[in-house]
Parts: sequence; structure tokens; C-alpha cells
Amino acid sequence: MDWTRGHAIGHGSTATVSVATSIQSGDVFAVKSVELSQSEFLQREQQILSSIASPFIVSYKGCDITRENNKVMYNLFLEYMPNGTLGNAIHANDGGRLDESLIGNYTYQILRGLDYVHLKGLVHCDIKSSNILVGQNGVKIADFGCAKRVEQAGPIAGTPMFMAPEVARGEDQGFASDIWALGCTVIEMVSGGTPWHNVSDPVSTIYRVGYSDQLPEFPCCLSEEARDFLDKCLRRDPKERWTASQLLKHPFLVGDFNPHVVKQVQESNSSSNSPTSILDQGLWNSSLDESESLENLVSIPSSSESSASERIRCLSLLSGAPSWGWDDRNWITIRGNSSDEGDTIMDDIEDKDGIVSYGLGKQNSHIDSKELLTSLDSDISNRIINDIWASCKYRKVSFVKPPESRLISQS
Ligand SMILES: Nc1ncnc2c1ncn2[C@@H]1O[C@H](COP(=O)(O)OP(=O)(O)OP(=O)(O)O)[C@@H](O)[C@H]1O
Repeated sequence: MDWTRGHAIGHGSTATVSVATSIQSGDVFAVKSVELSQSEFLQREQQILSSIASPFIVSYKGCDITRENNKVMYNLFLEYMPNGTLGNAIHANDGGRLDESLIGNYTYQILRGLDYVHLKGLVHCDIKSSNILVGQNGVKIADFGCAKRVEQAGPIAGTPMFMAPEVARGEDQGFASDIWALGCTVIEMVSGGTPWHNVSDPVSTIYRVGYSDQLPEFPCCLSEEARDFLDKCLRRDPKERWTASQLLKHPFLVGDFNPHVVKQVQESNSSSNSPTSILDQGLWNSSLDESESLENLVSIPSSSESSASERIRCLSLLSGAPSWGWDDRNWITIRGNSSDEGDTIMDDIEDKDGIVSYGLGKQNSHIDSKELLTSLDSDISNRIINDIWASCKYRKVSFVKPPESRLISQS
């Protein structure tokens, strides 16, 4: 197919998404592109998307390779979703909360997509509001860059805030993990906030999700039905969680045509800052982060083909801003001198000799690899690094040694 690339409409950690137009038909679609040499994730997404088709999943329209500005690009063609992400819709809404019947309707549509994907033997692995796109008739699941076959072993993937406990512990990532993430997404829609409070960074999130006995806080303003729905999604034991097909019968969901809900979807979309047409170029462009441009991505070897130290060295080369969504003032001690910093989150290792403090940072962070590698003797720190590595899809984090004044206590 001959096509022309329009303006960029979104940046992810792995690719840039632009509007595109078919020269023959004039049809508008979205194109997700990355340099061919860094297209492993996108090609994996292409393989998965090309094998599925559902009205509740952003549809696949083909792929090709182009040469643009002396770069060889891999392009994945997708159905164009004009109204931005569900995350945009939540935050554009007054107070960040959506009406419960609208949430019931969106949740129904996401579940229909998840039920379909699970029946195909696939796990999405990264359900969250920013991976749900809003169209004229509701929402669809997007971004299958982390998806895998359920039986496929491999590193954990996804976003720490939305990870199920078994995923955070690196044990398993199956259908039930998507259901947990769906519960977290419902909390996002209800509260306008994140599922876990008082966690300032990915490491403490992974630790709390995986190794505490806590659940995300259920927002207070929920109906009994919504509370019960969340209870069925957010069980720490994955075997106790309801499946997508069980949940589809839950009374919280609004699945049938409902004029009240349709009106709200339209109002929500029109009040959202998300573009409502491809002509809203200025709006999209203003949200783009130059530091996340393709040029700033560094190709990093996978865990199977490199040592931890090599992968960390590559992480240290990252110059793009990792998109954790946390303020970079929120440093965390993942290991520390037990004497003066209070309890660190890693009680098990804080007494070990020769351990220095590290934090996680954004933008132009660097790693003092010698110090970090000294600390790699510990199985636990290795495990954390591997977990972070995997959860970051290899690109979103770098380690730094924070200035003393920026260390925070986790007690
Ligand atoms: N089909 C589409 N139609 C319209 N906009 C889209 C489409 N696909 C993606 N986008 C926009 O591009 C952004 C990035 O897309 P996507 O999440 O698929 O990229 P990614 O690199 O896989 O991101 P992530 O960092 O979540 O891994 C989305 O948040 C959304 O704003």
C-alpha cells in the first residue's frame, strides 16, 4: 500500500505513532513506527495483532518497511482511534473521575476484548488506561507490545503500578494477571488516581505489590456492585480471581445499548483535551516530548543474550527521559546504610557490607556502574534489577546514585 505519513499523535517507550493516509483510497489510519534495528517489540506486536480481530481491540491493517531521512523504518498500520487514550479522558474529566455507568460500560468493552484475547491463549500483560484507546463508539484495547502466549516463559512485562502480585514476584504472568490490571484500571477510572498510594517509585511499588499482603485501596465513592466487581478482580491469589468470562456476567457492567451511557461517552469525548479529529495537530504536537524521540532510544540486549552488568551498562547510556510518571525528586533508597536513613525497603540486604545507596531517576540519569556492580553479589539486588529491567521493557529506567540530600526514608 502507498501511504503518506502525517503528524505524530503519540509517543510510547518503543515507538512513535503518527496519522497516515492511504494514497489510493484516502483512508486514514495510524502508523506505529520505529527504526528497523530496534523493532523487535513492534514486530512481536505485529505477529500478535495480525492473528486476532475483535471489535474491542484496535485492529491491524498491515505493515511495511520504509526508508525515511536515511533511516530504515519498520511500520505497523493500525485502525486510527481519534479520541486519545482512556487515561486522557480520565484526566480531562472534572476531578479525574468518570461516572459509574460510563465506567461500567468501558469496563464491559475492555472485558470483551480481554475475554477474546484470553480465549485465543494470549495474555496482554500491560492493561492500563493509557493502553486503552477511545473511539466514536467506546473503547478498545491497544498496545500488544508486551503480549505473549500464556504458556510462553519469559521475563515479566508491564507497568509496576498495574502488576499483579505474582507478576511483581516474577513467578507467573497469566490471564489472571490481566484481570488484576483491569481492577487497577477501574480504580483509575473511579478515582482519577493511581491504584497504589504512597509509593514513590517502581522499586517500592514492585516490592509492595509483590511482597506485602495489601490490596490497592478501593475508592470510597463506589456502589456495592462496583465494590464487588473490584473484589473479584483484586484477589492476591490469582486462582481466586474471576475469569474474564465470569466477570462478563457481573451486574456492575453496562453492556447493552444504553442512551444515558452513549450520551456520556459523547460528552466525555467532547470535553476531553484529546484530539477529536486528525486536524487537531497542534494539540497533539504540544504533548510530545522531544527527549523521547527515536534518536534517543538505545538498543539494549535482552536478558537471554547478555549479563546483568552488560544490560546495566546499556541502561546507563540512555539519555531519553524514562516515562515512569513519578516526579524525579522522589528518590528511593533501594539499598542503604542502615544507620542513618531509617528502614529501607530491602530489610534483607541493608546490613550487608560495602553497600551503597542508589536511587531511580529520570532524564539524563547516569549510572555509577562500578558501585552498582559491587552490589550485584546479592541475589536480591540482582532479582530487583532483573524485575525492573523486565518491567521497563528494557528502556524506561536508569540507575543513579542520588545526592545524599535527596534520599528518602521508606519507614
Ligand atoms: N491506533 C491508534 N490511534 C490513535 N492513537 C494511537 C493509536 N495507537 C497509539 N496511539 C497513540 O500513541 C501512543 C503510544 O502508543 P503505544 O502505547 O501503542 O506505544 P508504545 O511504544 O507501545 O507505548 P508503551 O510506552 O505503552 O509501551 C498512545 O498512548 C496513543 O496516544
